[in-house]
Amino acid sequence: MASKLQVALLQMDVFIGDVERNYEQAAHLISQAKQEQPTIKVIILPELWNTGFQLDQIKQLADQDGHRTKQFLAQLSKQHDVYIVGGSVAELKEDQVLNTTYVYDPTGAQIANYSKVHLFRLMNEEKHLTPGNDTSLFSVEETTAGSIICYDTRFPELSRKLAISGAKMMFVPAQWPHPRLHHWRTLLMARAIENQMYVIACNRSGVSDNTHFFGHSLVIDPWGEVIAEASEEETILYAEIDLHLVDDVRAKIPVFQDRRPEIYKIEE
Ligand SMILES: NC(=O)CCC(=O)C(=O)O
Repeated sequence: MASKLQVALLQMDVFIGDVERNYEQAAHLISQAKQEQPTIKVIILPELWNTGFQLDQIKQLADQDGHRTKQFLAQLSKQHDVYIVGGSVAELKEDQVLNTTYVYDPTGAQIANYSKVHLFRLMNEEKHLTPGNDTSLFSVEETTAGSIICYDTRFPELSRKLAISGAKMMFVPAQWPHPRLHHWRTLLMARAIENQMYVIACNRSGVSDNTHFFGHSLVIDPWGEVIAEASEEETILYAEIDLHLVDDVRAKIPVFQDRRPEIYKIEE
């Protein structure tokens, strides 16, 4: 099992409602990443990269059963011999729209899907989208990984569940805007420190409807150190993660052995 993994975070600008342009740009950035860093093993995209937050037209714009996105990710992951954590897309399922991540492996096979569990009222998600009800784990080069989406980061129980279920790295596609850069950095660092795992968080850049998305995609190690951080612009952020560090940190401070869930289990 390789302990080192090269990752690329595609911090793309998302053109609200312009689905064609967004697929083109995603394909372009995936090829660019592989060209610039041929050893890349994992690529991650941001949240709702197909449509942006064009929620008033989301039913017309969403990808029916994810067909187009699944074909797109299957083809590109195989062509470039990479895992792709496909950010998230608006997925039309029967009459409902979900905010869904698909994960593909280098053979072009789908290995996970996850729909955002916590909908973000400040951006009216709950009026237009349906929440998911499950968590999701998958394997990257024999290491267990999990993924959540953006606002889910504010709910530490979700990341904790992934860590307890074996995740050593967690992917976080996002569309997180100003003025909450401090929340973004602090919450992601906390999730990495408390769960002693890598956090690989890909935000979008650009402006939609007067909302300024600040980028600052992050790769944080299990000790809570930021090992890579992007600027505000559209860019590709590269990092190398060393999975041995997860075991080292967990051995040094054995948080998972020391937990006392019977004391703080919350009955609601
Ligand atoms: N797209 C989102 O879930 C945004 C979450 C966010 O901005 C926050 O402050 O939380």
